[in-house]
Amino acid sequence: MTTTIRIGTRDSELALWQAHTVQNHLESLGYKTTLVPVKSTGDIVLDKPLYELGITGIFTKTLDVAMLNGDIDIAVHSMKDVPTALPKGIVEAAILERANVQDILVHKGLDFLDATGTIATGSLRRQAQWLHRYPAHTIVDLRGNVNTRMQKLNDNDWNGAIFAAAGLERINLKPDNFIDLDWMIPAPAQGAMLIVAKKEDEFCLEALANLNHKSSEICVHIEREFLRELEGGCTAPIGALAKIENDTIRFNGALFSLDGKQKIDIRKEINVSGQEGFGKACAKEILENGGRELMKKIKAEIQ
Ligand SMILES: NCc1[nH]cc(CCC(=O)O)c1CC(=O)O
Repeated sequence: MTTTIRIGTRDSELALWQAHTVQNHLESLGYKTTLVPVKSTGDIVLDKPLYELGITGIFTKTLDVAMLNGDIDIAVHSMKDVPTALPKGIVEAAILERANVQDILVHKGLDFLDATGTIATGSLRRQAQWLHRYPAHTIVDLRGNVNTRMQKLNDNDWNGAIFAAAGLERINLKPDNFIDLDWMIPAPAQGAMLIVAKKEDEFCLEALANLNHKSSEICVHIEREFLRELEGGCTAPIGALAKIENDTIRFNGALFSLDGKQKIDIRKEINVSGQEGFGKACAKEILENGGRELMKKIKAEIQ
């Protein structure tokens, strides 16, 4: 094999760790690879909340362009940052075995929990779920990569900030004080890594097929189908988690109002053999349970 697979990645520590992981997998299979770090708009523009930038796929767009330009062969993404519709000509080539799916709170002491407090997050999903549980608290916006957010938490007098456990574990960041938020429904595909390639690139697609983890793929596809059916191209506070145990898929999904006051959720089980269209069916139930009106309200509030 003489072709070198050019792996495109963002240049944050987390993204580089993820790209290295893919690189190691491919090299151990005998493929030659090289890393191509690319700065993405999501890393550069930091003065506005993500949803205000009005672009979907802010973290992934630059890599999409690089791939379509022929500058890279494959790209490695945190799957939760990838829009549910991929650009024309780009396809999912592999989903790696999913890591820790949960969110955690990094804090400076928990006395504030039953009183008033200030929690930092840039995610509408985390904001809404936090306010649903702690209505007396205040949310402040927090943007940037994991290291930047951790630094800002230290530099400000906030009580805590919310992170994906997988992000901290991957870059080996072990905060002194944190708690698992096992009640918080993660983002669709949280903790999963997606590798994309060009639709006609048979060489790369064949190489990457070796890396795919089937049960992780089934779960994140259900979650993203749920998201796609609900949101219709708008960034809304939506959580979704599917887990497989033996042959049973357990799904928990929810849509929240931005202020956290309203929650429409669903818990459902299905056998793996019947999971075709399951995510969509769960979303339809939410929409029929008041979700359609709530989505309209959220869209009006965000735009
Ligand atoms: N939104 C940024 C982002 N994208 C992926 C991860 C971590 C890894 C993952 O959740 O898959 C993070 C950090 C975070 O949410 O705290």
